[in-house]
Amino acid sequence: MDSEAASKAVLISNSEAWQDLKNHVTEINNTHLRDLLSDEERLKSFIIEHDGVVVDFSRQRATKETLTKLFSLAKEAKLKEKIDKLFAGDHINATENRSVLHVALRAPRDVVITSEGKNVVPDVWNVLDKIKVFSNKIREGSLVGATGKPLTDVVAIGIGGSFLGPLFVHTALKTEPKASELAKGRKLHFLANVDPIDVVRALDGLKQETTLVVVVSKTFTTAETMLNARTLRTWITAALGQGAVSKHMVAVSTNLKLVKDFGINPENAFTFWDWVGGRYSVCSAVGVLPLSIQYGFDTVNRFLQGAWSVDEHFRTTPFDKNLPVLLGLLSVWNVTFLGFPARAILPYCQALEKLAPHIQQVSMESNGKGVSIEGVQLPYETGEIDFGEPGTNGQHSFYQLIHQGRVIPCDFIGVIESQQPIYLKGEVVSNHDELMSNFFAQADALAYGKTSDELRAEGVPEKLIPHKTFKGNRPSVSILLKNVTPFTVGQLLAIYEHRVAVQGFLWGINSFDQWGVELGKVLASRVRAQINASHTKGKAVEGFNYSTTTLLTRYLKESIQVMGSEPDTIFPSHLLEDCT
Ligand SMILES: O=P(O)(O)OC[C@H]1O[C@H](O)[C@H](O)[C@@H](O)[C@@H]1O
Repeated sequence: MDSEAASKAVLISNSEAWQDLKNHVTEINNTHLRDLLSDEERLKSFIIEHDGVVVDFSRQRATKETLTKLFSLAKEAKLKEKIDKLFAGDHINATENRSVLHVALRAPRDVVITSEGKNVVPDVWNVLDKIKVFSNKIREGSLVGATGKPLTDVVAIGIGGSFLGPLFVHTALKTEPKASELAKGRKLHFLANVDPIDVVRALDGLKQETTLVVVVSKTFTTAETMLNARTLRTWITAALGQGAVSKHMVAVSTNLKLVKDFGINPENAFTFWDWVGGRYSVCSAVGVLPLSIQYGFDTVNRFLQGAWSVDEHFRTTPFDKNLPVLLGLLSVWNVTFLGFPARAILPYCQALEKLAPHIQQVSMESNGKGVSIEGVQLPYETGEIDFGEPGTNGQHSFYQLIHQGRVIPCDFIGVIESQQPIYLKGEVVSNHDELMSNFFAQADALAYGKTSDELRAEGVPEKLIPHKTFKGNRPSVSILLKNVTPFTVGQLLAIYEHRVAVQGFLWGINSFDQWGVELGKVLASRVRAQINASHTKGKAVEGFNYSTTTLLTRYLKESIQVMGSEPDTIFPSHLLEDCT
């Protein structure tokens, strides 16, 4: 951006609303959550519900006044207009000149959502209908492999957004009673890492003649995915011959030309569009194809409906009752104004164990930016450091730091009905109650803490009092779901997706590009070229700094001893045994 444009660009941090929030921080810093949690009037407006999802914001370090100030900031940031632009298909991904329309992926057939003047919903449904037909055929065994056997295993190859979302949803549905019944006799496997160890692990126990490989890549150029795709093509053809590719490999991509060039039958290609960002693509064929083969299309359609329920809520609900908006505003409050750069995602539900890794990409790739959407260097940090694990496991691992070390705002996610209830006669509570006791307890432990007076009253020795004191005043959000079903998984996904967008809209950044991942890819190409030149022509390492030259030379010297200087195909032989 030139200096004239830069001077015209008004950063949100120059606004009065921003300054007002900054001034408000001292007041909040002098308030303890113990006091905020005793203000009943405040509590009533801090628990919000939409379509069965209850979100409790009462343990946020915020008052009603804080919210009012955040709403003013939202106005200043033109949040409403930006949300409307998203749904209207405006090119809000300005650096790539694209619409951002993942909401169209879950829109009912009769809804109209346009990009460049064209209603995209019929295109979405054409692909969904094609997936329904295809997945039914695989599931009922009318579409079979090269030797006539049913395709009972699917290996989905993909990385980043072409992996994490589908893995999250698959993990969430695996033990859901109806979904698991529908998946009987089938297995879904993922291959993401280019590490050959991941290949061997993904193929463990699989036979080529009963395996369908789904290559998932928006661009169909991602180095890791394409090498894994070629590796699995070799695995298939070694057993079944070249002709088997068309029966054992299908693709999901926006780049149908490259899919064809790879040798996949274009009829077995399931497309999506450049207005679907990779990390927002689980509701496209990226997730819908493998998940429909595993669980049936109707199950996946309920997942889409759950997401759409939140999309509608997000688009139409006033901000003071709007779950993604409130969550997004409060995250900005925590990160930017209170100065808490991290956030822990803590589901008290094993089925949601892959929520944190998925949201890590959605959030950190979207909002980890250094300049405004106009290209102006930001005087404030954006994004947050997301991490998480299922709650009780985390309690025995990193919660110590959250209780007595740094302040890390937490998302506690609890579920009322377990997918798999267990109760042992004679036990005080059911196994799920035991889990949920922790969900309720942790949020209060963080908020209230424990004072030295309380410890003294319990007779704790004086020298241990500093060690056993909990200052409390540590913020969290509690999200309570009725159950974990395809529908509620869709709701949860959309809540997080829109929350991330709200944060980006407030910070004034482009949450929908990811230029920061490019540099590493370019440098990897140089290293790849060097390794090849050294292996095949004996070329010495050159053009790198001292550090890289030293380690790369060491690596090449020893790896050439393993592979030879003109390597032939190497494939773990046990993967090729007994394959037909
Ligand atoms: O789906 P693909 O084109 O293979 O891309 C896979 C991933 O590649 C890159 O690393 C991007 O940063 C991710 O956003 C993307 O999800």
